[in-house]
Amino acid sequence: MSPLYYAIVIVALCVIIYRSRDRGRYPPSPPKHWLLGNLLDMPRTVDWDKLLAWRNKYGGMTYLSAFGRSVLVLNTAEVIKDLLDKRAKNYSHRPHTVMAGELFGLDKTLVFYDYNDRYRVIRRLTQQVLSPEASRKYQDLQLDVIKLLLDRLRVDPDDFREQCRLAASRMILTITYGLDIKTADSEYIVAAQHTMDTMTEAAMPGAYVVDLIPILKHLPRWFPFTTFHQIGDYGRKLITDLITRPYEHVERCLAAGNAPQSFVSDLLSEPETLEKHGKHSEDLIEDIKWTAGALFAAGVETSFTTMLIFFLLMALHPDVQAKARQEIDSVTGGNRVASLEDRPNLPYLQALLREVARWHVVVPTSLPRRTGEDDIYNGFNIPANTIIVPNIWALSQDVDDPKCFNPDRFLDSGNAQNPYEYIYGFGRRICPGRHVADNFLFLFAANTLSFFNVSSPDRPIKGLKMPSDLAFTPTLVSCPEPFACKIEPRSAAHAETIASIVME
Ligand code: HEM
Repeated sequence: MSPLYYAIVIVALCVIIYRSRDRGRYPPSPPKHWLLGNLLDMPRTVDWDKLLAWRNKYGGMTYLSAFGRSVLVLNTAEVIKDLLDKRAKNYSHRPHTVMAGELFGLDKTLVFYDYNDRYRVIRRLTQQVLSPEASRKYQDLQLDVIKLLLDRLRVDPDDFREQCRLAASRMILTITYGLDIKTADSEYIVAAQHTMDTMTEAAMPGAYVVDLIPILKHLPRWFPFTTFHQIGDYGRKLITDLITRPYEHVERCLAAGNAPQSFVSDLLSEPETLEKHGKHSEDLIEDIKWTAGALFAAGVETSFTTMLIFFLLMALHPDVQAKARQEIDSVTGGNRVASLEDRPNLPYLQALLREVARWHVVVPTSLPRRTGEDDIYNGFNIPANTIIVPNIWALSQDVDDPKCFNPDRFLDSGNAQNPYEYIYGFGRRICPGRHVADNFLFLFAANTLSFFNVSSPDRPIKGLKMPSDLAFTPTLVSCPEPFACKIEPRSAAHAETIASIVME
């Protein structure tokens, strides 16, 4: 045998020994298949039991790897803080996804940008126009949307699911583009909804095999059993249409001098903003346009889902509902619309909303992140380009009797962690729409309870599930499956008040 042969054998042995030593230094992981590694464990949909089991079995971190790709699930508040807050620079990137990012074109939006200079500029501007103070300026718009919702619920309560979705869409479209409610309805909402469904599915890490094995994207379009090129083209067209039409509407209004206040008009008409970043920067204009679209994508489904969970829980817990209503009545007299100014006087309602947010977190695995560089944490290797999945679900279950719906746990005597510290994500990428969402959901909850009784029907309606059947979609934004719910004005006088306020 030649010396070269021996040299190759020795090098190969060294590599095997090094790699087997190295393997022990990664965070704990479920048993690996000899060929597929953890491919089958990779989160393609949300599996609540597995998320909890991993936390219980592996502690702070669960590490999955297959074909050179790695996913790290962060299971505790401490690990999340250490990595996403304290090491934010390395942990604030987003994964490069082939389907959602490259093929749909979403890697041009704030939500998908890596943590780079371009991201930081648009993020700063976004925070500016969605700050707590700025968000309060949208109260009147949000109240208009809520009043219309109350009226629609009065007229056609069985259609509550669609009406909640419309209300969330109207709210985001009016805030983002200053569209009046009717224009928002007629021109944009239906198309936008379809786009959202396609995008939500594509954004789930691992939902498409091409994201797990990116080299597949080079397969030719005619290759049998592959549809991702076609789905990509379709998604890209939907999204481009979605962001371009309302944006051009604002441009036309600005040119005519009659643009109402909105996210886009605030940014475009703010000379200082544009001047500071180079007035003619095409990039910045492009970023504003795509970020406006991203607000719709990120804000509608999450808000709508929370509204449904609220109705579901109110139908299941008449005692909690009655207590909250009594508190609201004591503040508003039960005959006027509640506003944000009433919030400090409604502590039970605030606790109730926290418990709604905790009881079924709507984004149970948050939006995934990506590491920019290799890291070592608590002695474990975390390679560059690892996809980071914050296990928000596990955090939400870290309370006494987590399945029990109990707003009291958030009153003074309780010691449960405030869910607003985790449901909106973490660190530098925390949800910038959280103040808008909080305000809207408060106005929604206070006013629906003020004017309606919510209850469970005696028997299934139109084949829909009963609220007690409780089923949720295992998707990035996890929504209750369609359920029946009785929503009735509290009295004839309440119905009249609703009809009169919507005419105002
Ligand atoms: C109940 C309502 C909502 C929930 C639970 C929610 C939750 C989240 C979560 C978990 C993230 C990921 C943060 C991270 O990576 O750490 C996020 C990001 C984001 N959310 Fe929300 N969100 C809600 C409403 C909204 C609304 C109303 C808007 C827009 C007005 C919005 C805009 C965004 C944007 C633009 C991002 C991406 C931020 C970035 O990557 O820098 N969200 N949201």
